[in-house]
Amino acid sequence: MTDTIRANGSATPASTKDRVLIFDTTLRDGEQCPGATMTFEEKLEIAELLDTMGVDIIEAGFPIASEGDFEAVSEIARRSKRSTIAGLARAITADIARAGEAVRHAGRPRIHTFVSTSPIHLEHQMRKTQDEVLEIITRTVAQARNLVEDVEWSAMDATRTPLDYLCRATEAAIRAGATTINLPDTVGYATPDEYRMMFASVRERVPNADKAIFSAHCHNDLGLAVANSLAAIEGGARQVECTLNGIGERAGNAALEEVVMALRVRGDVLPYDTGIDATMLMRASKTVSNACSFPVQYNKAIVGRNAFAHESGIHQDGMLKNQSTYEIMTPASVGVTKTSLVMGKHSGRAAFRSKLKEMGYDLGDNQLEDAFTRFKALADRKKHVYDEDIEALVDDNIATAHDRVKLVSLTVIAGTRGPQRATMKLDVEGRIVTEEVEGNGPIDAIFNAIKTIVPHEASLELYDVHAVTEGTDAQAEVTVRLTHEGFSVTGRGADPDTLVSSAKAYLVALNKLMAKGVRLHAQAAAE
Ligand SMILES: CC(=O)SCCNC(=O)CCNC(=O)[C@H](O)C(C)(C)COP(=O)(O)OP(=O)(O)OC[C@H]1O[C@@H](n2cnc3c(N)ncnc32)[C@H](O)[C@@H]1OP(=O)(O)O
Ligand SMILES: CC(C)C(=O)C(=O)O
Repeated sequence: MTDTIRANGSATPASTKDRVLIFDTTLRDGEQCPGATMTFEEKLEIAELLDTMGVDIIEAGFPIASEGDFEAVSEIARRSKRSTIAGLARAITADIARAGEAVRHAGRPRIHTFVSTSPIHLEHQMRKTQDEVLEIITRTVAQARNLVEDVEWSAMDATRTPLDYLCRATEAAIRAGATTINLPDTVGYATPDEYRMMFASVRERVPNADKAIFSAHCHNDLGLAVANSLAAIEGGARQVECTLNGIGERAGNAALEEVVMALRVRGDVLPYDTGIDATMLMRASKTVSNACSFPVQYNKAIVGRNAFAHESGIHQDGMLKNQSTYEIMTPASVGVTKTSLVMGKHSGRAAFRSKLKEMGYDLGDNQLEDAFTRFKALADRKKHVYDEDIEALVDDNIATAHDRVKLVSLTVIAGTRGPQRATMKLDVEGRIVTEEVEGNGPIDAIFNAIKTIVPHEASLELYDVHAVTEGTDAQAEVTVRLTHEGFSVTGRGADPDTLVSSAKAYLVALNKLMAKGVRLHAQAAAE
């Protein structure tokens, strides 16, 4: 039966694909990344999430490392429901005993023991010969196997180990009882082809290879961790070791969410299943990020905040027509609420119109065109254009559509050496009038200039400024209330320049007064 994977990432239910086990080491290798230490409670919370989302093996810690690690591994083992719980141990009797003690409470306990196999490590770190290490492997794997049925053995620095010796070490580990053989790219050195070939060769050359499951564990020093993990699967690995958000020693490990979604989305060329409920990925990523105070980079695949955000007009237009134009999986398939079309300088009319509709505005073609021009001008000056910015400029736009007095330009000289001076150019019903006026402060100068061009007796009841959006380039929204002859009107103006928004707000209020038929000198001036 052919199993299909749809582009939105959902697998057909009856799968006949090979199963790849997901071994999560967020709590062990992940915690090894500088600054990522997690508390006991945070580890329990993460382990519970991993168990619920279908992680096959949770490496809960390195029990000999500290009393805290031992306690965390023991408690996670006690609370585990479906997942196998692994504890890491060096090829040292005391480490293995401690790991065995910590995981024994689990329904499915595993001891994961490791030793170096590469010449560099043997010479400089272990200071042992190859034969001595072979003897250590046989002894320590057997010790672990006496404690638990499920023993994983890792050849630390496998990718810098001569193939012959790697095969001999693997054979010895399986003979001593290892049920999983992990061949890590400890220093992130391998390329995908090399890593795939290494698995294929070891599995072919080691006589008892079929007695163990082979596992990949990749570091990201060259940014190849996920690619190498997928290559390992093609070489015969059926367990992938990874971490949420790809955290881990140095540049980190293969990211669980990327491995899982690569297998899900590209099932056509990688026909393998995992047991992961991918809709929990976003939540799990956030939990880990919060626990270790490690922000997720914006453009991180799958769980970065831009992973389902589109800013450019052409992409947004495509997305509005059909999501498959620019998304290879749905946000829902990884637990992200929705795609976002971010309004910015690269956005086009299609997205702008859709955004306005979503915000409840129904503008005619001319108004829309006008608002779009102003939006582009704003987006050129401002890094983030929020909904509130758009709201402010559209309100401003609607209000000014029938204005009799319009702002043409404004220049203000302000600073410590007063008096402040405003040079204002207004379009008064088609007539351009310019005045340069002083004031007690820049706002006073601006309002005096308006009064000079459009004489009136309305009094200023309220002047209020607030930032509509965040940052030093935030839109300033100014509210002005004018009263005259019992009429009270409010005008709002928005602009990144507070002085310009003040002038706009005043003029909106003044135009409203005129629209109400209030007799101002302005009408006389304009006539
Ligand atoms: C590739 C990896 O991610 S491996 C896991 C790395 N993770 C960690 O190291 C985190 C936890 N580690 C620790 O808390 C400490 O390093 C401990 C408790 C394990 C050991 O602490 P110490 O006894 O003080 O040793 P220290 O860390 O200084 O040195 C490591 C020792 O282990 C030896 N060693 C390293 N790996 C192995 C191994 N797989 N099997 C046996 N011995 C090993 C080293 O040769 C060195 O031995 P030496 O002191 O005789 O030279
Ligand atoms: C302990 C082993 C699996 C490891 O973390 C590595 O080699 O990177």
